[in-house]
Amino acid sequence: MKEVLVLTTGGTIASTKTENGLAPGLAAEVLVSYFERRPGVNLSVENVMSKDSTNMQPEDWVEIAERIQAHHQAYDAFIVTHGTDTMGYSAAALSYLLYGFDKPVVLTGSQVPLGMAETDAVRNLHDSLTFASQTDLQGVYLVFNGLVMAGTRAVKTKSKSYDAFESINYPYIASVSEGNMVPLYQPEPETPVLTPSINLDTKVFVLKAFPGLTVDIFDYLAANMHGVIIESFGNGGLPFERRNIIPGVEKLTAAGIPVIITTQILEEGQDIYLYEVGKRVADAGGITAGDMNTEAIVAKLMWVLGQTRQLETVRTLMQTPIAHDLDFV
Ligand SMILES: NC(=O)C[C@H](N)C(=O)O
Repeated sequence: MKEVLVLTTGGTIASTKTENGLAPGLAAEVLVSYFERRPGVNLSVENVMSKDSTNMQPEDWVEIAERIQAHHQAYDAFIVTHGTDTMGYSAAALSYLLYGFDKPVVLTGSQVPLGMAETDAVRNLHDSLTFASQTDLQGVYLVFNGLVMAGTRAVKTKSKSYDAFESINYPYIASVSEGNMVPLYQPEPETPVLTPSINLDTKVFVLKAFPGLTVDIFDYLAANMHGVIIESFGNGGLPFERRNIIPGVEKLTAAGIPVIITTQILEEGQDIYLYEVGKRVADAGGITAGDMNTEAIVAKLMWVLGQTRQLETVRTLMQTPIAHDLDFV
């Protein structure tokens, strides 16, 4: 018998209409009643929290991870029902917080609440159960609209459609439909580089570059943050003419604050040395994040900084593939 634990956290999947708009309110026992019973699978349910995922913050990721760890022995697989708006962040965060976890953890949610006509929730529940109970894989995955994605690679790319999530810069792990799973990609094995840790340092900031950005914001960042992520242009470039941003990167680096450089472009990652506008960023100390997505970088940087603030170690860890988050830097 496969023992599967469903942990509910809120989201549209558990939402009902209120006078203030949709809000999570469905009891965990009601939510779990929508799963179809499968021979050889025993479902249990626990409510962890009842939040629109917009209200989810790093402390919530830790709470979910601790709940899963507390039940590690008793269950073969875990399904976490979750709001979609920040599910990509939570999936990445759980991938790090549960580093080395030897059972599958599957996040899912929906675009339309359970119980409403046209809901995608029932399908996503069934598919997540199919994957959770049939896969031999370990670690964190996101199941949505018939596709299984690595937890560190799933990004919400649509606000309304059923196919709301895409696996960015990484193959889909499997497709799932009507109780059947078709494996599509076997993730390459990773050698563990760290001992598992559940500490997060939340003093992290994401700065999106735009034409007209001025460098003075870096004074605030240097005084208040332990790590900064810059969503640069294209292949990793930042302006060095007129409103020159390079001294900002130098200032943070000199203060021992890691500056992680990612790109605003969703697909194909970056190549920071390709252009002068990127090479100057790297020379100033910018740490390239290759083809990682921002959701994963935010969670990974908090997790890495929770273990060390030593700049060179942070650089090495950020550029080390963990939970399939990175193919190149
Ligand atoms: N589809 C959803 O779940 C959206 C909702 N606002 C949430 O993230 O909780």
